[in-house]
Amino acid sequence: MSQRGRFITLEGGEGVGKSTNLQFVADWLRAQGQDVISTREPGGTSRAEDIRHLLLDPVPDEPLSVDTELLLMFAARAQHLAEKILPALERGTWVVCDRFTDATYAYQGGGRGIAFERIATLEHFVQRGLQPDLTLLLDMPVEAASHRVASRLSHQGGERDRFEREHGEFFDAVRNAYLERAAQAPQRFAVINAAESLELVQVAIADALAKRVAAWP
Ligand SMILES: Nc1ncnc2c1ncn2[C@@H]1O[C@H](COP(=O)(O)OP(=O)(O)OP(=O)(O)O)[C@@H](O)[C@H]1O
Ligand SMILES: Cc1cn([C@H]2C[C@H](O)[C@@H](COP(=O)(O)O)O2)c(=O)[nH]c1=O
Repeated sequence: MSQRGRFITLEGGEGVGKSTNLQFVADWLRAQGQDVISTREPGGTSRAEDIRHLLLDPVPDEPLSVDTELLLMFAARAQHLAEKILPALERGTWVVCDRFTDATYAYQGGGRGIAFERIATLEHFVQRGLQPDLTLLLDMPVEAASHRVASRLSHQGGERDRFEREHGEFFDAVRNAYLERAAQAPQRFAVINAAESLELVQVAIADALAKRVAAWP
């Protein structure tokens, strides 16, 4: 697959600061002269955002099966790749994405208990070898991150989505799966201590970007 732009993802559990830092990463890259778009998963295109709604909407008396959840994640991803991510990379634009397939391994694998091999089958089918060039994993203890989510909800309003209604054990399993993936691919991942102040988190992100981006041809 020809790929001229670079693909950078932000990952981590709920409330660790991915959305807050997405713009920071995009701006840092623009300051280096790159053409950049930022996007998110599930979602990023009109049809994929429709699928996001199906995934996040809490309908308590109509549970989503774990396989349906997994397939919808990849359906949204297939649309996002075809319509937005691949065309951008092919024209030389860098793509910064709030969550991608590591989230599937963490949430549907670690959290829901789906075998990683089954996820890998769909990953190969949908992505045909495409992997992020760099993944910034924002990591912090689940309990502290849940306070941030609660504070955000109390200030901005809104209801907890279907995932935000999960329990602490689910999010511990998500965090462990993320850390396991980072340990397995240290050349792709940079693990950032997200429990620090925003200023220190952004120093660490800028440092990781400077080191990794400078090493790319
Ligand atoms: N380093 C930080 N220190 C303190 N508060 C922070 C920090 N980073 C982000 N926040 C705040 O924590 C809350 C959650 O941040 P944000 O929405 O960016 O997280 P997120 O990882 O995108 O969450 P979600 O996965 O739920 O969408 C926000 O209110 C944000 O302002
Ligand atoms: C890509 C992806 C996402 N999820 C979950 C993780 C979050 O709870 C929501 C997305 O909402 P947020 O605003 O980014 O927090 O979806 C998932 O379970 N699997 C995935 O592949």
